[in-house]
Amino acid sequence: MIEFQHVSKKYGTTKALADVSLTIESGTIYGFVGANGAGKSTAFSILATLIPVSSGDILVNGKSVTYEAHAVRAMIGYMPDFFGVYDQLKVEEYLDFYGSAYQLSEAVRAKKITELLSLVRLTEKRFEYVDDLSRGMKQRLCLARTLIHNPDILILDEPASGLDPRARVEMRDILKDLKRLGKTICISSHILPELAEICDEIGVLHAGRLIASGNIAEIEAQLQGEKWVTVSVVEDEGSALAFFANLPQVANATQQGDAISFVFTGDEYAQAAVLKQAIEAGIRVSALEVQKKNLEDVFMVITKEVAQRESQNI
Ligand SMILES: Nc1ncnc2c1ncn2[C@@H]1O[C@H](COP(=O)(O)OP(=O)(O)OP(=O)(O)O)[C@@H](O)[C@H]1O
Repeated sequence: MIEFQHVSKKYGTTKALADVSLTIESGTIYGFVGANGAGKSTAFSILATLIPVSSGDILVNGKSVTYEAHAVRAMIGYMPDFFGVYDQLKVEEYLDFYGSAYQLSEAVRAKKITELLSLVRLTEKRFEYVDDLSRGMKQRLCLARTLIHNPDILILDEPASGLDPRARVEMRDILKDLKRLGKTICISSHILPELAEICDEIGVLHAGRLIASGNIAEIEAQLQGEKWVTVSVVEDEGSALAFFANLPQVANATQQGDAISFVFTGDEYAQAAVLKQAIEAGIRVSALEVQKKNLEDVFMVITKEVAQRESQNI
């Protein structure tokens, strides 16, 4: 189990993480999602014991990243978002080098390399130069490297970034295999649907703060009552926007051309009542479109709302 306990991190005056608390259960896949600069890499670097917290702590199976870094390192495998591979080495030599760094015996290394290459679908590349691998293959080789000492916990910072769709699917399949092997996986991405498919839980980071966290099904269920509504009007869009924006069931009302869009909370009857009210108020509605929100929409809405509140200093 991984427990973030009020973790904050400052770089000078930049608050990269602000009071982040969350729990990741063993054997689950937890996804950190957030835009560029949200704090994902900072959270992972702290978890990987590479940089210190400013305050708070992270416990990995009860061990503190601050006070018991060695014990934590033995339990984790960390794949950074940018990594170098030693181009002049062959795939086998590359993994062998890391195995030696972990002081594995030659026999153990040989067995481990065979196992890992099979897991990351690179068996047939064993004797090729790392330099000759595609980006996706290099990414998978790096993943194999993080597994060489058989860690229980994997910290993967944007493992699918820069990969083409096929390579992304391969990476996803490998992560599912790793989960079946009982690994706990922390993964980050700025692409929410990519995480939604494989993660048991996700956390949305925005400007260093954890603004939503939980089981994907739960988060989706919370959204069931909410939908995107777009109302097209034939004239006086300004009054129409003001009318809808003032309704208690409406949030985030915006206007673009003749279309007023907003998030609506309520069932079909509530929708019908609002439409009737609008028409009675003299708004000339020409069309109405309703869309259920998906996770990607939620991510956009949550991060936009937080950004708006911050710019207004609320
Ligand atoms: N070494 C550093 N020195 C100063 N500021 C930093 C440093 N590393 C990160 N930051 C700042 O901290 C904030 C969080 O950065 P971080 O790299 O953790 O975000 P991220 O979510 O991983 O973004 P990305 O997806 O772009 O990697 C940003 O404002 C960033 O500019």
